[in-house]
Amino acid sequence: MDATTAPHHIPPEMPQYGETYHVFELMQNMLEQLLIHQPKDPIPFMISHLQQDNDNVPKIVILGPPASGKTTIAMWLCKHLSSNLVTVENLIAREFSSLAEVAGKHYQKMKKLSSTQLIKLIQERLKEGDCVRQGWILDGIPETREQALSIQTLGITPRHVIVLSAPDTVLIERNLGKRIDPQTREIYHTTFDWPSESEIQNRLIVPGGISELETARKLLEYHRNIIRILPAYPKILKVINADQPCVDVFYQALTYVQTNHRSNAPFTPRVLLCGPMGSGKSLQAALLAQKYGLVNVPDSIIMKVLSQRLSQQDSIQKGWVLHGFPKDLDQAHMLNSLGFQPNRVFFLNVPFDSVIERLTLRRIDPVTGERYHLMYKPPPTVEIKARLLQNPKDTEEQVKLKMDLFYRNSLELEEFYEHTITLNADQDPYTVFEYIESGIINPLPKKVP
Ligand SMILES: Nc1ncnc2c1ncn2[C@@H]1O[C@H](COP(=O)(O)OP(=O)(O)OP(=O)(O)O)[C@@H](O)[C@H]1O
Ligand SMILES: Nc1nc2c(ncn2[C@@H]2O[C@H](COP(=O)(O)OP(=O)(O)O)[C@@H](O)[C@H]2O)c(=O)[nH]1
Repeated sequence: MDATTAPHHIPPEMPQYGETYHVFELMQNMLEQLLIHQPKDPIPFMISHLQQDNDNVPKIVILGPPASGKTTIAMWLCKHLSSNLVTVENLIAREFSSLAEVAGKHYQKMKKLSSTQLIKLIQERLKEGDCVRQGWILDGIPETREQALSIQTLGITPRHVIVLSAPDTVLIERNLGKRIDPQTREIYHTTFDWPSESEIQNRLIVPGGISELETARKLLEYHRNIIRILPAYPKILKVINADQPCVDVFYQALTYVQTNHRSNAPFTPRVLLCGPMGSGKSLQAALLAQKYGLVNVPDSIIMKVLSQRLSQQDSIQKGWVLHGFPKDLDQAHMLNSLGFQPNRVFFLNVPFDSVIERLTLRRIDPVTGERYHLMYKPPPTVEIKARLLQNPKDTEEQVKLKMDLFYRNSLELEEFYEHTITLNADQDPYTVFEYIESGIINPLPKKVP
């Protein structure tokens, strides 16, 4: 095949670079903003967008019925993420904003803002430096579907939307105990969240609008609107049960906002399956290769051949699954030095006894070459059973030797690879496969500090 007809050689570093620097997501976010804002001159717009570098700052919307804990959770998230809380109250209280001044007067009279006023205030606020640099958390905004769509049209797109949910009866009861610190605007509760300092206790005030009747009215309005708002956020929504302790709600919310959504960036899996012999690496590798067309790279291939195999077009375009190699830190370093970084590393955990059971009962029929397992796949006839042979490496003594070696090396391997996923491989192969599949398809979770 001459050079003109040879398939284009994609160097392995190319897709790895794209993944490492999230190039696809970077371009996708910039294109989204370009199409929304349609600047007369796209070049300076793109330069300033890229210089802002704020694709990954918090952009969170927290919705929920009255007394569900939106403001409580939003405040805690803001503190933890050093981001900016945006509520109707603090929007109209902003100084040096004529918009806020006019809206504040309107709010005093009508006890609520028009959608136009609210959207303009949000647009003005989210353009301010602190929101650009540190992100924002909208508390109870948008209130209607129209507001949700108007905000999106302005290019204000949240990355995570949390919807708190709890039975109306719980919320009506809960709201009665709501108290506010007029100095810090912190929220407390007579039963669930009472301040320890007596100085704060003494200055707490009972906020307006928390009577049973008023909460019931707000609940009716919320239920009418929320079912029309949710379809505006199809893939970035998480409903959290708010009828549980605040701290539990908070940690579920924090974990969610720290996960990356599956982006539609082209993703080439480079999978490494680690585990003791008999943990199912070969079987899982075969299933992954079969379902996703990954190149199945058994551990018998040595480094040189391995390097050639992982550099071939199918490995680069389809990805690969490596199992049983690297077995130790030196081999892991060698693999890295050749420029092959796995982007998913799984450790298949199986109790020692299960490994012994899986391996020492394996047999092979010397006549047909068929593989049997005295427990899971017994030979069909006494005659075949009589002639079965056991591989010398499957004797209990050999297996124990290899297990010791594996456990000695696996800790170093787990430390070597930054994100490893450990799973219980002592169950049926297809359940194990589903765990591995989901670990490959979903973005790796960020570690909660
Ligand atoms: N998970 C929870 N369990 C018990 N009490 C809670 C919980 N979350 C919040 N609270 C208490 O319920 C009351 C209402 O909380 P918060 O003001 O945060 O709710 P909200 O959704 O912002 O309400 P609203 O929309 O009416 O402003 C407060 O007294 C708060 O301390
Ligand atoms: N019960 C069970 N047996 C498995 C599983 N995966 C593999 N096995 C069996 O365990 C033995 C070793 O599997 P293999 O994939 O070769 O393990 P490896 O040494 O880690 O590559 C084989 O007899 C498999 O049929 C599993 O998930 N569950």
